[in-house]
Amino acid sequence: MSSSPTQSISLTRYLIEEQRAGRINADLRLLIEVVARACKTISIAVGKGALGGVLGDAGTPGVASMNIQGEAQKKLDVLSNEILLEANAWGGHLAGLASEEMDTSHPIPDVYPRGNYLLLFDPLDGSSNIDVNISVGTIFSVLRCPDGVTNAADEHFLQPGTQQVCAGYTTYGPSTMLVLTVGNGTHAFTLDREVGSFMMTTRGMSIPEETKEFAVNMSNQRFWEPPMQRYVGDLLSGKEGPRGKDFNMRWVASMVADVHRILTRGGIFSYPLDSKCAPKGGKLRLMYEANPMSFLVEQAGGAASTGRQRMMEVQPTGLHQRVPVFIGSKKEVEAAVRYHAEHDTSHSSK
Ligand SMILES: O=P(O)(O)OC[C@H]1O[C@](O)(COP(=O)(O)O)[C@@H](O)[C@@H]1O
Ligand SMILES: [Mg+2]
Ligand SMILES: [Mg+2]
Repeated sequence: MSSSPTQSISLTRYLIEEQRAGRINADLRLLIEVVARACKTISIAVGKGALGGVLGDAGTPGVASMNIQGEAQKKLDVLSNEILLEANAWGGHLAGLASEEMDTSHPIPDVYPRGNYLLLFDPLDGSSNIDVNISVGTIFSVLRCPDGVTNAADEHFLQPGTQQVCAGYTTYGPSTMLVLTVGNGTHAFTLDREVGSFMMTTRGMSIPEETKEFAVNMSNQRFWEPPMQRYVGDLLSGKEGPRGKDFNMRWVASMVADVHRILTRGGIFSYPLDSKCAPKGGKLRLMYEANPMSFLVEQAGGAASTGRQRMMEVQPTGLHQRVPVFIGSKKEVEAAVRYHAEHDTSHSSK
């Protein structure tokens, strides 16, 4: 196989280039390398499936182990969380970390040197797909620890997405891929299992502004707000309808897989507010799902919104805060936002 120039670039070499260019420092480079190595370990566990005894629910038979989200944890949720914790706790590049699977943020023990970064992660995304061998992933976001703070606590993580210095995800699918941004475009790396290295396979991912593909869990339709009903109704009306073109639908139910498809060929992914999840503010989490995906998508020329506000400008109020999500091709996200604005304007006067 002739290796194109891109493929000869390993993740390590790419990070050294970014450091030489002054866009990242040694601590952030180390942090990314440590997270990438942890994801390789998770990839091996995921790849083993039933042979590795990692499928199924955590907890004991009949007694599910629940996380702060009120969701039953899968064995791989717990194992992936442990792998990321163990890999990062001693590194000297962090002041604290937080995870979907942990109630509160995890301070770095006094015995270890501390760094200036805060790491947030969804250790295993797409948990409902684990036992059925469909792509799952890990999502992560990096923030700076506020100056003068040595013992990071939950409130120090509550920074808007615009403050992220790095974001990424790995997908554990037919191949294991790492998609990363440090604020200089979004790039994809594929794990070369023989060598054990992530090799760059796409430099500068670019999302087409227009799309004919949408992803949403249609089974929630009757619970959606009116603007969302109208927006999707018009998509489904196709070229005979106000949008004047036919749209196709996809829904993997693993955010990493749906967003990876969009970063690769365009589309829009949405998990809107519905009357079921409204009391919680939405289904997906701002800090370790929506914000990192928004940074990656915006760096690839796409857009991300709550439907009413640019995602990365949302001021967080809680570590596990949930938000409505519209993310993907710029013009299509703008269209979804327009439907919400038109509704809110016409209803505000009433
Ligand atoms: O089950 P639904 O309603 O289709 O929701 C699927 C969504 O839930 C998630 O699985 C939530 O993430 P976790 O698996 O990390 O809890 C997303 O990956 C996915 O987009
Ligand atoms: Mg998730
Ligand atoms: Mg998860």
